Amino acid sequence: MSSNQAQHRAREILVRYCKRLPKIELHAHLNGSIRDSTLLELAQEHDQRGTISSYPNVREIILKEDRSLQECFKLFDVIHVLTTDHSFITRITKEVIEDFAAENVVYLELRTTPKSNVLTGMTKRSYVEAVLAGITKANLVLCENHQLHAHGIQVRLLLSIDRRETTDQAIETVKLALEMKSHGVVGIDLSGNPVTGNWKTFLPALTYARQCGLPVTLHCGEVHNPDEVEEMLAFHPDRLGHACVLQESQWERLHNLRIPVEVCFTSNLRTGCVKSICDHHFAWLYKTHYPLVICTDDRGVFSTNLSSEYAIAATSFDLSEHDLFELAKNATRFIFAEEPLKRHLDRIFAGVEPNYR
Ligand SMILES: CNc1ncnc2c1ncn2[C@@H]1O[C@H](COP(=O)(O)O)[C@@H](O)[C@H]1O
Ligand SMILES: [Zn+2]
Repeated sequence: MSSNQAQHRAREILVRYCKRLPKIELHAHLNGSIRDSTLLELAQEHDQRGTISSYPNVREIILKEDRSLQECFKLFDVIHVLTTDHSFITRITKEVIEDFAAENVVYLELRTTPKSNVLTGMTKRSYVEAVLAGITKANLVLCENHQLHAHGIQVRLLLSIDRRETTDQAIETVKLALEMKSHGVVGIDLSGNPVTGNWKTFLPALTYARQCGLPVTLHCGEVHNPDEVEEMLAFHPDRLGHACVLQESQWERLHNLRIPVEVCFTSNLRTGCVKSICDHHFAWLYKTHYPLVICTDDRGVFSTNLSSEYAIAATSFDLSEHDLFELAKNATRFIFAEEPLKRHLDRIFAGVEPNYR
């Protein structure tokens, strides 16, 4: 066997191991996680109905491989035009859950921005209801087809505030999240184009969420913006997404705050938030035993999955299979869901631990 073949074989074994590993996904945007095949189908359907003007252009945008951060947001705008129907929202939710379940994700915290659209009669509430219908459908289909792995998949929802929104729209989202708590909504996320808007616009909504006991995660430090990072750290969210571009003093501060960080390798590399995998802050976080969780961000947009992200951690930072198991197991500490579910997940990991020593 040539050394190339041996490397290829080792990589295959690693990816298989990562796929088999029970995993926790805490940072996945619904509209960023759609299968390309589904997006193309939706684009064709819109083309036939005459609701999009240039199918070839849309197809080209969907299939483009490398994207800058700003190109990602252009793609999101296209995706959002394609997913304006309630039935499409339900369908993509179901498929995204099926895809995570197929790679042994045992707990998925899916996040999405509730949207309203006068043309399709969509309100923020009806949008969330369509997502919830997708979760119910996925559970039914997975059970019926016996496609679930031994442990099943538990899904909870975070409602996202987009940085383009107003204070009032953000408060509406938080109120909706509170009303939908008994339906599996467990927290609030602030996301959207990091060069758009001012995060302080959302401070009243985020503070309100916190006062009402809803955990908050913030997209932080995707671009150079030291003042914003400083203010976000002072807010002390329950988790931070990315946290790539921090100043020296802010790394020190973060180290003391111990706010769990959602790490998304492929997303950070593709969008240029991190120059190369060698420069990724995972190395420092991991070495200092900092609380972190490996996630996908947008598995559709970045053509990745959670198993591949674990494999990237192993090959880039020389982690053993057992290290990967520990990372997956520790992620249960950072979920926003209720305590009994946390204990259920702990039992899953305790049960399989002997196989991963
Ligand atoms: C690449 N890094 C990122 N940084 C910031 N926000 C991001 C993001 N990736 C996704 N989103 C946020 O998620 C939305 C798509 O899913 P939903 O329509 O909510 O389901 C995007 O419009 C953006 O607001
Ligand atoms: Zn994100």
